[in-house]
Amino acid sequence: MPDHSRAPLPFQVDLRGVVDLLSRHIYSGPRVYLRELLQNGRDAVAARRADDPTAPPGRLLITPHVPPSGSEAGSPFRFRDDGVGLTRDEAAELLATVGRSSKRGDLDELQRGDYLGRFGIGLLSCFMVADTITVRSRSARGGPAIEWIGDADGTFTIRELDDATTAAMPIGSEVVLDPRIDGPLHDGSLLGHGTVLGLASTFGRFLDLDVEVVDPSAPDHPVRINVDPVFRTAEATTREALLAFGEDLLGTRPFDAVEIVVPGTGTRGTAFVLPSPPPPGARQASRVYLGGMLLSEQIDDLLPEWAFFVRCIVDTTGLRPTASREQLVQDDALEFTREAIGATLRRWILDLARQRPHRLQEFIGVHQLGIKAIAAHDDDLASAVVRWLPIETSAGTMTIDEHLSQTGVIRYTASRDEFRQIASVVDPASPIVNGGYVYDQEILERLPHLIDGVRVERVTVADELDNLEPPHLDDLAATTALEDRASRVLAEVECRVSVRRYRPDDLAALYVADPSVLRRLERHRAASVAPGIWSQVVGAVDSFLADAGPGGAEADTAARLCLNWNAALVRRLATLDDDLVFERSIQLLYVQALLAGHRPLEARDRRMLDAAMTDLIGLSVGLDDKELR
Ligand SMILES: Nc1ncnc2c1ncn2[C@@H]1O[C@H](COP(=O)(O)OP(=O)(O)OP(=O)(O)O)[C@@H](O)[C@H]1O
Repeated sequence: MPDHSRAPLPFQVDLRGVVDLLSRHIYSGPRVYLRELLQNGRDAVAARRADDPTAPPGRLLITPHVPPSGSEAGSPFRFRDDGVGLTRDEAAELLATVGRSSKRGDLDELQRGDYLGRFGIGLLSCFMVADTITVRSRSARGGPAIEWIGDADGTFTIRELDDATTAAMPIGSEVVLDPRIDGPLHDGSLLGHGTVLGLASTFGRFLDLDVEVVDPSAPDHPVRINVDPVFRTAEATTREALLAFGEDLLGTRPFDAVEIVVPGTGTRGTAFVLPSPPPPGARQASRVYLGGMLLSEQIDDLLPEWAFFVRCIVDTTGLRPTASREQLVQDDALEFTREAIGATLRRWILDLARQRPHRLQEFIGVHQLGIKAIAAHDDDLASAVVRWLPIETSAGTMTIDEHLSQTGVIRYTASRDEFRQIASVVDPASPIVNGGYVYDQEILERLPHLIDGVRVERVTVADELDNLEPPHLDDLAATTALEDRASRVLAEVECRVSVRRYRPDDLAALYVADPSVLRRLERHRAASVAPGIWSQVVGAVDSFLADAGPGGAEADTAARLCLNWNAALVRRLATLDDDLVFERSIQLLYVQALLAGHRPLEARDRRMLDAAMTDLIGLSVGLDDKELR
């Protein structure tokens, strides 16, 4: 026997619970009630015009709430549209069914793209500011006017109005709200004139129908809040008006304004190029309007990641909002739009390179990181802009073009650390480039494909310091003694001392910590003590060990202070009797070499620096050894 007692029952909806869910978890706050009303009014006008293209272009009239004062009675908030209106059946079905919408195409034949609403929850947002919602409406499709009253407790009433009242009512709907003044979210001022005017302007000033707000002090002269969306109609706008709009948006005059048109998703707008680099980690806040109505000022996924040099403002009909109506749904349409905007920005940069190279140079000066990020992956763009990109070289910062005018070979280090170590000893006739900044190495390595006749070579500390020659055999005794004596001074900081000859002559000391350079130092040392054929044998054995990898020739990998035997100061130190002066001078050379190599000073290095400076000052003012120690 079938069990008839198990016939399906409809879900019950606790309206207060739903409103609580909306206000706390979906909407950003009660102020969105006005956005939802604007949207319903605008959609109702669109629906009426879809039925009857000769219908009026549409007008939304908002009369803010006036609180009672003294003996004067107050008046409720009213929102009027001259849209399609609602019949009794439509009101009963659409207004009181949570999740029911006439705009998804499941209830009538109209195209979804014409409407902003779709979820069937918008009207409920009015319960965040009022306990009852009254809708009086006269349908353009005929029949008596109706009055629907919904209560926050989850009940509603509906009645048809008599013929005289119907005849006196214009086609369209009026929503009436009495402010709710109890509870944490409620404040009559949300429906008052100041707030209403501000909200209507924030959300609806670019809507394509008149939006008017009544000022209670001049009720017969409602204020029209619409503003021309200059950002959306770039070709019909003067450039000056567009830049002035951008200045208003950014708080500073934009560097340029780039027109955005993505017909596939009905998206139009402007990307304003920022006149200064955005703070690191700043979000890409785009402002997005949906059919002229503000969706959000903080959309962060409309632009490609690299496009942090613009602030975008667009109006769209083809991108879909999430239920909160404050974000965009991550779908193919959004990805398509993002790619199209990226292509537009690339084209703008390429045009700048072709038509206004000086302006491009200025732009790169401001946004070099953004440009390098694109150039690192994009050959077309890279070949257009690469010459103007700034690079750091051992002869100063310059553009790639300036550097190439001095040399056809670009020699670069892969890290900043290596660059700093090499820059002080490099031959000025053949400067090196610091490839250690973000994207620089990728861009430098692609230069031969981008510019004809350019060669690129990576250099390492080991290659550059290969010209560290051992002292002549005649000086061996003096330099070995100097090495031993100075190494004892630096034992406390675990640094050994080697003496070599290198350029420039006035550079007295170099700090070396690179293992491959340390190996070479060892090799030279062996070569200098083993003359003739033995030096070749030792060299061969050494390079064999070096090739053997870790643990091979790395018997001694302590950091090294490499003193320059070409420097007069170092030769003088080798003959110095005064132990205190010797000690302090070596210590200072050590710290100086650390600083020149941009190495951090550890606590023990700083202690050494303090003591050495104090003593050298003492010595120079005539204190003797005893007074100092
Ligand atoms: N001013 C109005 N004139 C005519 N019909 C209206 C009006 N306001 C609401 N409606 C009808 O009531 C339905 C429900 O409205 P509601 O605001 O709850 O949802 P929606 O606008 O469809 O979707 P969303 O939740 O995305 O705003 C609408 O689909 C529409 O058919």
